[in-house]
Amino acid sequence: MFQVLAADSIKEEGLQPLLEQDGIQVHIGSVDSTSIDLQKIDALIVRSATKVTSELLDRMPSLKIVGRAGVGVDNIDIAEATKRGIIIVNAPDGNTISTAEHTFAMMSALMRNIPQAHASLKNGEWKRNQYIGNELYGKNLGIIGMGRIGSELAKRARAFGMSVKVYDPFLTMERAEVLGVQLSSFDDVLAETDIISVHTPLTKETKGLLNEKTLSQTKKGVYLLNCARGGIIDEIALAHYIENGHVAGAALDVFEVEPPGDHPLLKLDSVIITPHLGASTKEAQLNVATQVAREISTFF
Ligand SMILES: NC(=O)c1ccc[n+]([C@@H]2O[C@H](COP(=O)([O-])OP(=O)(O)OC[C@H]3O[C@@H](n4cnc5c(N)ncnc54)[C@H](O)[C@@H]3O)[C@@H](O)[C@H]2O)c1
Ligand SMILES: O=C(O)CC[C@@H](O)C(=O)O
Repeated sequence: MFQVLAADSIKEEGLQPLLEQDGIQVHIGSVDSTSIDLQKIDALIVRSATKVTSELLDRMPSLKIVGRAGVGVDNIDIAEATKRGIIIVNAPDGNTISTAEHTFAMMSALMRNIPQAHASLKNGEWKRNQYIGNELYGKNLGIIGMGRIGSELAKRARAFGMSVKVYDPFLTMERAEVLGVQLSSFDDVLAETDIISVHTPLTKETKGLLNEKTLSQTKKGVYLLNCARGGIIDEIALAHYIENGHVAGAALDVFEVEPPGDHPLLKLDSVIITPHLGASTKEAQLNVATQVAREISTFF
């Protein structure tokens, strides 16, 4: 029997392609479940919580395939898995719309102080003057990483009357024209936009892309968004630029360490946060679970 472990609260409905196939047994649980014999697991499905490290791979000698129910594979030691002949598959587009919508919601909430005003009113206050915001209309949005999510964000921003400048070394001029965005250099996006949103994967090249030096090149009063991966914006540098008033505010869905614990950014009023919810919709979770389940059933 081919044994599959679905970890990280994978949406069970999406596992249908595996559940309906003879010869496959699906376990719902985690790599720490005492009732599951990791030694016998042939396929592992994860979201972002489980870290597929060489230590975990050591505990799973039968493992042949890892399915990442989502886009980012930075929680999987790909080099180590490849060395052991283990295949990695992901679900690249199942959560694109949800994450772009979440980013747009965070941008709107950030510009209109919605979380702060909500908390204040719930606290019995009525501070209309304290929560004067900014329109999105007419603002210049900078997008770093113009793949699936960046592109969907750009479409929504344009519909709201924003202009969009993008930096992506792999984006062609033709594609930028189709999307109605201005293809720019990294330095131009930093210097000329009012709001910057990062949508790259986390790699050696993108870790700390926005750091002490590059943040100093942004406009005074810039707003920053990270609904991609913790660490693309250096958290210590970001806290520093918010505290000194250069950065007006930030919206973060992701953190270098999740959960972030007692973190300096969480104490700043102009930082709004969600606990890695970009892909957390019923639709996206069904899509990504179904996509990886299909990949694994094909492999089987
Ligand atoms: N918050 C969430 O829940 C959530 C959900 C989905 C994805 N994500 C994250 O968002 C990331 C992007 O997802 P996607 O589906 O748009 O991926 P994608 O691969 O379609 O797009 C990434 C883009 O980044 C570009 N890029 C790579 N290196 C770059 C660099 N150094 N500078 C500028 N651009 C660079 C690529 O050319 C590509 O166009 C994922 O890797 C994942 O980490 C987060
Ligand atoms: O599983 C999740 O909810 C997060 C997914 C997201 O980080 C991704 O990279 O697709």
